[in-house]
Amino acid sequence: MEKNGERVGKHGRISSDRMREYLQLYLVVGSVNCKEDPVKVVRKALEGGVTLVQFREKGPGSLTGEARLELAGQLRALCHSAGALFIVNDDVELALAVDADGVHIGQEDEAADRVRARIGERILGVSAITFEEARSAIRQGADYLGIGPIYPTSSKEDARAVQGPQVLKTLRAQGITAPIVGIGGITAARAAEVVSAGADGVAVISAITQADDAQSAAAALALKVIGSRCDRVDSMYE
Ligand SMILES: Cc1ncc(COP(=O)(O)OP(=O)(O)O)c(N)n1
Ligand SMILES: Cc1ncsc1CCOP(=O)(O)O
Ligand SMILES: [Mg+2]
Repeated sequence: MEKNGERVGKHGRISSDRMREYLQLYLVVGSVNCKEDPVKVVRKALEGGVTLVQFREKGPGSLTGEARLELAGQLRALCHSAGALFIVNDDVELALAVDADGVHIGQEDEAADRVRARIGERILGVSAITFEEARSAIRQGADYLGIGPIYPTSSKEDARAVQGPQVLKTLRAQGITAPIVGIGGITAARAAEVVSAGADGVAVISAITQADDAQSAAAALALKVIGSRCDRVDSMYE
């Protein structure tokens, strides 16, 4: 995407500072998560302040083939016209086919170093919980870490054990300085706690896709994240 005339991934790896900015309000979305047309949901969410969209088209009833490719292309175009990043979950081939800004993978997916080799300088996000997973992901070329589930979630059947915000404090205390987004059961009421614990932003599915109004749901989350990032900076000068 273009930001100050610079396309992510075409001029070297994204810096950690820019990555942290884009992680502030991270929407994970697939057609099965949406009560209405996913294009409409994502458009409203971007209007509300979403900074990064992950296309996670998986599970029963999800789109395949041409329909999947077409939706990915539409969402990528929407994100870029709003100044947001577009990342594909799990599927490196799809990410390359639609010229996405990056890929997100977990501990059960293709190895991070292999994905890094396939995607060049595009963004690589890796899910982690433990210090070893986090350190190994960074060594293998991750640009950010997705940490969770922080709270109970009904959006991922095979989610790992609920970690609580403490996992973020622990990783930071152990010296993990990489950009981090918290995920799993995060709502506007919980967003500040996640950022205060050490995340640079919050990733959500249901808090936006299941809301009656995706734009105001995104705006409420954005407000909480920005507020608590400011509080964190203020406390550094106290
Ligand atoms: C931002 C973010 N963090 C974690 C995940 C989970 O990834 P993974 O463990 O690979 O599970 P699936 O999403 O592939 O089912 C994520 N998608 N995004
Ligand atoms: C993809 C994923 N990875 C860990 S929890 C989760 C689901 C998050 O969804 P929700 O925000 O609805 O809890
Ligand atoms: Mg995965």
